[in-house]
Amino acid sequence: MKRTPHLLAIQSHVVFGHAGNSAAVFPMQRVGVNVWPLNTVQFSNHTQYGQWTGEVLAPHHIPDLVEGIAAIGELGNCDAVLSGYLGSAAQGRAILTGVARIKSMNPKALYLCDPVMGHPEKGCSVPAEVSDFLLEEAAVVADFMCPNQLELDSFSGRKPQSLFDCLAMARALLARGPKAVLVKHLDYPGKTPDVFEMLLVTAEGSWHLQRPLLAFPRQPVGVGDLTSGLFLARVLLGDSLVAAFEFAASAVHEVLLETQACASYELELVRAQDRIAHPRVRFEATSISL
Ligand SMILES: Nc1ncnc2c1ncn2[C@@H]1O[C@H](COP(=O)(O)OP(=O)(O)O)[C@@H](O)[C@H]1O
Ligand SMILES: Cc1ncc(COP(=O)(O)O)c(C=O)c1O
Ligand SMILES: [Mg+2]
Repeated sequence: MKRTPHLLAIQSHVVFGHAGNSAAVFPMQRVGVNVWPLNTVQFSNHTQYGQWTGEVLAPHHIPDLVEGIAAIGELGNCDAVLSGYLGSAAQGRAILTGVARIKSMNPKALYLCDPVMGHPEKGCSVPAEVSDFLLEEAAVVADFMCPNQLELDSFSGRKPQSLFDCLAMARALLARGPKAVLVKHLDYPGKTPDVFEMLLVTAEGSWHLQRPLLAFPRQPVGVGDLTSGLFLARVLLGDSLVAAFEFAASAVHEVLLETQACASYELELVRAQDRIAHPRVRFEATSISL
């Protein structure tokens, strides 16, 4: 029997609704991965509501919890680490300490860094020390980076002029060390308005994917966290990087369709669970080059 992969997911938890681990853990479990959620914050709800209660985890708890798993002899079973929203650069460094410890026990373990920087127009952004940390320190260690367009712009220090420029920016990030860069959301001058576009860039090549852009009265939150979580889950389950990219895009689209049909602001993950596991429509990535 094939072993079920184990994944340590280090990101935020919300009591109500879906963002961070609260968006990614159940879908990753639903597709067949054992998830170890380590919650960097516990908030009542995601921050786009403009108000919340709760607490941020002190950075030293992260290596401490990792050591607790080592102490019961389970750390070597960790196949991958996923990190998302960081409250501070110190929290990011604590995650890298945990990643190094896991890689020392299991050199094949993978690290996916979702460099969450928020959307300034959604009222969410991170301190400059966090974006510097993500580019200077996390990108060097991460096996996979999954920025959206704003995060890619921040890494590049500029906005793209075209699709090929987005590709060049993603390749520049790849050159910092990751095996793959998945751009979860593209935006560039001349982009077709009703299409949602993504990119995957690896040492082997680059792939572009399109899916319909759905209309929402308020942009749903947690879509990025869901995308990176499902991508990593499918890689662990044995998909090629391109197949995992296509799967993540297709499953996320199913969730958005269900969410739209329910006129819900929060992602309808429970209702969409069978569609997550078996997306009805498969979007195919096409190879592109500069
Ligand atoms: N197919 C779609 N139709 C409409 N909006 C979408 C679609 N896919 C993603 N979005 C929204 O587009 C924005 C950008 O997505 P992305 O950058 O992947 O994620 P996030 O901002 O959640 O990290 C998000 O606000 C997300 O809710
Ligand atoms: C607590 C928390 N975690 C994570 C996120 C990131 O969500 P997204 O996947 O939309 O970038 C947000 C966004 O508001 C948030 O409030
Ligand atoms: Mg995001």
